[in-house]
Amino acid sequence: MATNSSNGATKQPPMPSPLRFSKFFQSNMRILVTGGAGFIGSHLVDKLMENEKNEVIVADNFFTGSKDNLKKWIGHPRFELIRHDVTEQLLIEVDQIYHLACPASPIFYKYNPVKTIKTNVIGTLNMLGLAKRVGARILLTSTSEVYGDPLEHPQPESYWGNVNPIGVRSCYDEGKRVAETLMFDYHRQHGIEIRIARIFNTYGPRMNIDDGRVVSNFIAQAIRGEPLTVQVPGTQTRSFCYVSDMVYTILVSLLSVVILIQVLGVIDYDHIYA
Ligand SMILES: O=c1ccn([C@@H]2O[C@H](COP(=O)(O)OP(=O)(O)O[C@H]3OC[C@@H](O)[C@H](O)[C@H]3O)[C@@H](O)[C@H]2O)c(=O)[nH]1
Repeated sequence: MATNSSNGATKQPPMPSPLRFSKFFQSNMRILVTGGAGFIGSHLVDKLMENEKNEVIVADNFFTGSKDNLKKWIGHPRFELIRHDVTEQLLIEVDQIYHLACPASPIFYKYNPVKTIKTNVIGTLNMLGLAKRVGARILLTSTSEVYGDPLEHPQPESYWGNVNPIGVRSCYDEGKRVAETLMFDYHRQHGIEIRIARIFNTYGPRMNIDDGRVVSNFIAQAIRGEPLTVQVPGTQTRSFCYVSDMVYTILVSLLSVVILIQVLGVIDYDHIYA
């Protein structure tokens, strides 16, 4: 199930600069990727850079991301890397925004929970402010954690979740829920073109060995010949998604008319285009 963009918009987005339509103006698509030095972000950047019409700007504070993930693009004329924390304003001109910036592994987002919630709330407000100012379409990477400890299995996008507002994961769960609310309110109130991708547990190359998530932990433990640690109660289930499938779906989501989509392990591509 997915939410379609035909509902709810009360106002057209502001027009970009008239220079954008000038025949002398460069026609490249200028794309901002926040968190572009991270695990999923850097794979997304690789894909965007494959298109010669794209100019890619990455904003990252390198808390969990690394310049190493982007080293093949550093110095490329269509690529720019900015050390920037999204909790601060960013005044640039772009056509599209992929807003990924936020630590996603529980051990990292719980390390500084106040910073995590600021990143989700103030960071998303700043990116929406930017989208409004320049008329850019914006995609937020949300999370399966918006369902909290779900009482429905599997969860459709229409399920509202079962979330603890004061738990140790709340900085992330509730932070992303507020971020989603902000996205929809900017859409309804200001006509901003939004997309939300609810990302489930993703794995693949460039995952940090110390990431702490179950797939990387199990692989690292297996390589070291250590026992695999299954945390209590041991009956948890997850839907896993390989990073290239994830990136493909994020890219298609921004271009499609569907506002809200879950990115699970098994991707129904026909459904994305619905
Ligand atoms: O070594 C481990 C690590 C984790 N686990 C368990 O495996 C399950 C998965 O845990 P992970 O740490 O991989 O991460 P989660 O699935 O809870 O959340 C993750 O997936 C969804 C994303 O949107 C989130 O950003 C991300 O944190 C949990 O139930 C956890 O208790 C183990 O049993 N052993």
